[in-house]
Amino acid sequence: MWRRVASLSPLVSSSKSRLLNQVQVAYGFNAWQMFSTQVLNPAEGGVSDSRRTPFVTFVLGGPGSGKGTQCTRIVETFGFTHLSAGDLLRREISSNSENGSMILSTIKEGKIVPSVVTVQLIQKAIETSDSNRFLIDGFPRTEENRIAYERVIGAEPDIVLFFDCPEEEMVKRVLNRNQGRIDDNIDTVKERLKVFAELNLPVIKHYSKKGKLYKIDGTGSEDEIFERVRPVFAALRYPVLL
Ligand SMILES: Nc1ncnc2c1ncn2[C@@H]1O[C@H](COP(=O)(O)OP(=O)(O)O)[C@@H](O)[C@H]1O
Ligand SMILES: Nc1ccn([C@H]2C[C@H](O)[C@@H](COP(=O)(O)OP(=O)(O)O)O2)c(=O)n1
Ligand SMILES: [Mg+2]
Repeated sequence: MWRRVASLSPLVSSSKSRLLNQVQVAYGFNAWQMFSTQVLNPAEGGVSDSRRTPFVTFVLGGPGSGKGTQCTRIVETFGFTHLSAGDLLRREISSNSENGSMILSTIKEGKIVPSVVTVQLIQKAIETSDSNRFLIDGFPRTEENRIAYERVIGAEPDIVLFFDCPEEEMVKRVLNRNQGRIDDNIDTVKERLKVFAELNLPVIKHYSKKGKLYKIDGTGSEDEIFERVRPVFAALRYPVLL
């Protein structure tokens, strides 16, 4: 199903995209699927599915487990496009969008922004990118996030990385992060850790059951951790860039 979505995205105008989203809301099914099967038959001159199918990796782990740091390394070595859910949400706050103040207060409290907002930002980022391999960092953080993504995008991730790190180490890293983030303080971190254990671990368990999870020991130096990550991507086959 993802193949069709991926093939379609670069070919539709944003007005068509909006129309499809409206159809989806109105009829409760994935309109991308309906449209793409109509227009993207390679035999009729559409773009070959296999060449445009994006490879999607979800990157999960508690706050401070090293997701962003390792994503940067994966981008450098394997040419992925990094989409950080947290960065997309912070950009919404900075751009004074209509959801900005709600996102700000949610992040400040260490809670999770409603899925409809986050999934839409991720969808837009994927659709406006030419890339065919994505790291989606810090998403999905809840089962609700996961289900909303799968419904809207119409596909599951190819693989999921989970950086496993002791709480004590995560707290230390977050409090030393020094990026001026409003949520990098001890009270918010405690709440984020609670939310991680209650809401994100079930997502990790879900992908483990599906055989998609790569659990990486998130302790040690950045280099040591990357040497645990490298073989995951080195062994994979993903689509050739067009
Ligand atoms: N292996 C590591 N050892 C020590 N500090 C690290 C390590 N990996 C990342 N950091 C630092 O810890 C902080 C949190 O890392 P980050 O990649 O932002 O984690 P996350 O995205 O999971 O919250 C950053 O300041 C980063 O530079
Ligand atoms: N899927 C997501 C991702 C992030 N958020 C919010 C709540 C998170 O505590 C903040 C910060 O996320 P971010 O991934 O940047 O945080 P860490 O890198 O794990 O420290 O954003 C969300 O509500 N939903
Ligand atoms: Mg991060």
